[in-house]
Amino acid sequence: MEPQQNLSHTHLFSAQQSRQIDRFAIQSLNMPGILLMKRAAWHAFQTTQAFYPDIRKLDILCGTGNNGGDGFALAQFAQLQGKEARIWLLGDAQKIQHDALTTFKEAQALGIPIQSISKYPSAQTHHEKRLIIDALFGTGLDRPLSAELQTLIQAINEKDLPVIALDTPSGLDSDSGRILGAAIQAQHTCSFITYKIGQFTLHGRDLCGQIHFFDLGLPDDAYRQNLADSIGMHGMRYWRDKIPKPDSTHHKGRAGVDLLIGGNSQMEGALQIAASGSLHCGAGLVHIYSPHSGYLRDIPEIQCHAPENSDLKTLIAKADAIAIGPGLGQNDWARQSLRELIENAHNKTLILDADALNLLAQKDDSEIAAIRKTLQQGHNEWILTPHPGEAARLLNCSVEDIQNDRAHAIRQLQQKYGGIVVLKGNGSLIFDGKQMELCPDGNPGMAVGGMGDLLSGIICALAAQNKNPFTAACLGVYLHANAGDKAAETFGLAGVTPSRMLDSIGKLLE
Ligand SMILES: NC(=O)C1=CN([C@@H]2O[C@H](COP(=O)(O)OP(=O)(O)OC[C@H]3O[C@@H](n4cnc5c(N)ncnc54)[C@H](OP(=O)(O)O)[C@@H]3O)[C@@H](O)[C@H]2O)[C@@H](O)CC1
Ligand SMILES: Nc1ncnc2c1ncn2[C@@H]1O[C@H](COP(=O)(O)OP(=O)(O)O)[C@@H](O)[C@H]1O
Ligand SMILES: [K+]
Repeated sequence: MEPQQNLSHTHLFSAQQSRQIDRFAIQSLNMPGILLMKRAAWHAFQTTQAFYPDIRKLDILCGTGNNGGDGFALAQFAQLQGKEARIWLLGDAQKIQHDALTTFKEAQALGIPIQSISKYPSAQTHHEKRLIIDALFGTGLDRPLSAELQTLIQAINEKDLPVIALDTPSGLDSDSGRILGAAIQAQHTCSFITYKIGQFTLHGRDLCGQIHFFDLGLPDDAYRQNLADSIGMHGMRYWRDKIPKPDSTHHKGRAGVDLLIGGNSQMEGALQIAASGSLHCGAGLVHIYSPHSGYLRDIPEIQCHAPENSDLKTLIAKADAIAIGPGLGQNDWARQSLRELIENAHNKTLILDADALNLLAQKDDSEIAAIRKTLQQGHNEWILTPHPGEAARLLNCSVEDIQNDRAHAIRQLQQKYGGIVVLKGNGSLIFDGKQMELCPDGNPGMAVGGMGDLLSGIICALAAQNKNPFTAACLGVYLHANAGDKAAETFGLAGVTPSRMLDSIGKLLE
């Protein structure tokens, strides 16, 4: 995904921020709320025509808030274009107010049938195909759905009719991507004014289907005040353009020296994948430090060092960036290597992954504080790359706690451990204590052994070549996810493997 570079297209906002942006546009920029609602409905109607031009009958399921208001307005556009629109109302019509009341009354005046959703046929009784418009709840959904509403939503999902959700699928928490009891499964979602965080994390991507974004004409000024706590989604090109391109004076010393530590017994493959990732990402020199490095002599580009004949301190001194973790294990050698790295690194970027994170998770608060101090005194930066399981160990909580609010979890991780945190998974997040970025790319085919090792190697190579570790982490995550998407295109989801992604990484960097 390569969004355009205006603020609305490159940031994700919470439900509360979305409301503040709406309010700012209406109150400070004098954009009438009703105009925004009509624009939203018009774009959504155009979306119905773009994807389902032949469906004549629209079932528009509306709540009593402004999301329902969008639905009442869409019903009018549909009716005026000769479609058969029916409104199915959830809740008491007396509750409808303001702009939604205006569009409700207009729909009534046009003679559009409005019935209670309790009368909505539970089974498909019509032969002619119908399109469902989900305008039950948008950003105003603020609590779990009752058992009755959950049953209703499940029944809608079981109809097997195409669904276009307005703003966000009803039942999806716009902030976290959680399902609040039950949620509409949409094929398309028309997101208005803001991209919502929950659309790109946890269940959001699956429930939204294809997302179509409409800023409704709001200028950048409407978003600026809410940027502080927003999440960036700048796309791969943005981060790639931040790194200098190699020119003809390029030489291997300038392309960065990587050191990768790991590859303990039975886990040599992990370090091999990480090293291949570094090599394919333009690393000038890749050194590995592993107790079983003999197997890597097959890859002539990699310089292998074993503990019995190499001094780790010397290797650390030569490297620009050092990744520790792929296949590291947790034995004495692993612990000793992590300790030596922390004590001897100066002006380096360290990437901690896998068992290096598990070892870190075993430390108490005072030990963590001491490590952070040592790293700081040595002018080092570290990048921690946990998957949700490792993140749970680092925060001493459950994986569910992490996944239920990933943005909150990454803030807690960064606060506890400092540096830059990459919280991997669907909608990987990158946070340095100030800026947060979400990468919407990648696919479930990437949930395969070795994928995280590849990412460590990629980030290590980029960090060795760049002064800015946050850029290295963001670009690394995007490159990795896009290489995964390319592999999925060629080989199918089941055919995605780290080795099959290597060849596209270099191309994606150009
Ligand atoms: N100018 C603008 O502002 C624009 C806004 N736009 C649109 O407005 C949407 C936001 O509208 P909104 O704030 O009115 O909230 P909305 O999503 O309709 O939900 C509120 C309703 O849901 C109800 N409710 C909540 N949770 C519930 C639960 N668990 N179970 C049951 N009921 C529950 C709640 O009821 P109550 O809490 O009062 O009982 C209330 O009735 C936004 O997503 C976008 O589509 C666009 O038109 C662009 C311009
Ligand atoms: N469903 C998904 N969508 C997008 N990316 C995914 C998905 N599942 C896994 N990934 C990515 O694949 C990588 C898996 O890393 P990790 O769990 O550490 O793997 P391993 O430990 O097997 O090397 C992460 O970068 C993660 O973001
Ligand atoms: K909705």
